[in-house]
Amino acid sequence: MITFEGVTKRYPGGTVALDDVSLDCPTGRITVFVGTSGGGKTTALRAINRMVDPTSGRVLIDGRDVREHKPAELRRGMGYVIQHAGLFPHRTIEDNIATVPYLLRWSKKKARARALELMERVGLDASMAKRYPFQLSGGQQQRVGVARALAADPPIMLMDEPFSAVDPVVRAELQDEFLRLQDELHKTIVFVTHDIDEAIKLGDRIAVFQTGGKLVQVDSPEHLLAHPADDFVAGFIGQNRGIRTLSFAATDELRLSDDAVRPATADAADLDGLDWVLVVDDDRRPVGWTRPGQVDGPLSEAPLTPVGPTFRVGADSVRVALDAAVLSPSGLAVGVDDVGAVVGTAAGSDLLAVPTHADGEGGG
Ligand SMILES: Nc1ncnc2c1ncn2[C@@H]1O[C@H](COP(=O)(O)OP(=O)(O)OP(=O)(O)O)[C@@H](O)[C@H]1O
Repeated sequence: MITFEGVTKRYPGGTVALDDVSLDCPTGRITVFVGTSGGGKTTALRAINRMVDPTSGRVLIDGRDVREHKPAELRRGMGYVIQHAGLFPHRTIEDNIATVPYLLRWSKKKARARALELMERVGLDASMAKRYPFQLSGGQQQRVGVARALAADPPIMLMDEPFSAVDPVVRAELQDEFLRLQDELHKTIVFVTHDIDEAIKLGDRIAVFQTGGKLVQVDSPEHLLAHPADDFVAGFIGQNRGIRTLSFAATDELRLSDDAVRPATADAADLDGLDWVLVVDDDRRPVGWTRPGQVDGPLSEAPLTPVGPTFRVGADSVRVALDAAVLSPSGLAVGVDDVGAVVGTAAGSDLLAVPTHADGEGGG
């Protein structure tokens, strides 16, 4: 656990970057520092590895003041990833990744083997090992940055806007892989971003900083969205927070209807009272939508409108299901199981009736 105890940082010239900040970053979890520019997020992150020493207050790791450690020794126990990756331009990818193992005087062979193992872990092809950073895309460079930070298997990872410099599609990929990696590794992670969506997606806990270095709220993403502490936090979260709350509502308890689902062998004459019909194949996989009256005889001969996006029951959130309903030609979201077979359909109004659990336990 990383603990901030009444931490204040006043820079020469008088800027108060952190104002009496107290918070816990639990072991094995992702704590995200988010907030307006100049809110002190980076300063707070750097107080953990002693790149910044507080004017007053303390930062503790598992109860021990970070000032009891020499900075170099402290930093070897913490991976550090920054925007634009910060790779050494004249070192190959494998040597970049092996930076800390070399500092720890591992043999070249062991350090390079570790680099290759990590390249695979973060989704980089081994053929890139001998390349130089300029020969990689921005997204690939960020992966190298993450691999380098993980090289000596530090228990703590400090990440300062690691995915901000890449386009939204690559960013989403990096975020997904980062979450997958964390599922395996269970590092204690402190992650700085100014992007509230990124914070909500990645954070187990979110700490919101306001200009002047004030910590205004520390909470689980669900609770933050449902109960912003004040107008600043509500404004920062933005106008879509109601919809975002649905990202935390599970679809496994949804009551899905089978009424509009028919096999391709069903007769078109038999569709009384239905607006739209979802035609499924022998394995109940969705084939397309059709409307009654478009054909006589079996539905296999009816003209079909593409199914559009579906949602995986249990695995996807109500937000994903609602998206599927809005984009569906019938207005009905199609829920499928693990192998893509149709479980049933739900209208947007059914989806909105699902409790979001936002009023339950907060993480704060
Ligand atoms: N070395 C420094 N000397 C003087 N002032 C500094 C120094 N580093 C940061 N500051 C000031 O401290 C305040 C907090 O900066 P910090 O970088 O921690 O904020 P931030 O929340 O990370 O912002 P951003 O999202 O823009 O990176 C800012 O007003 C900044 O100008």
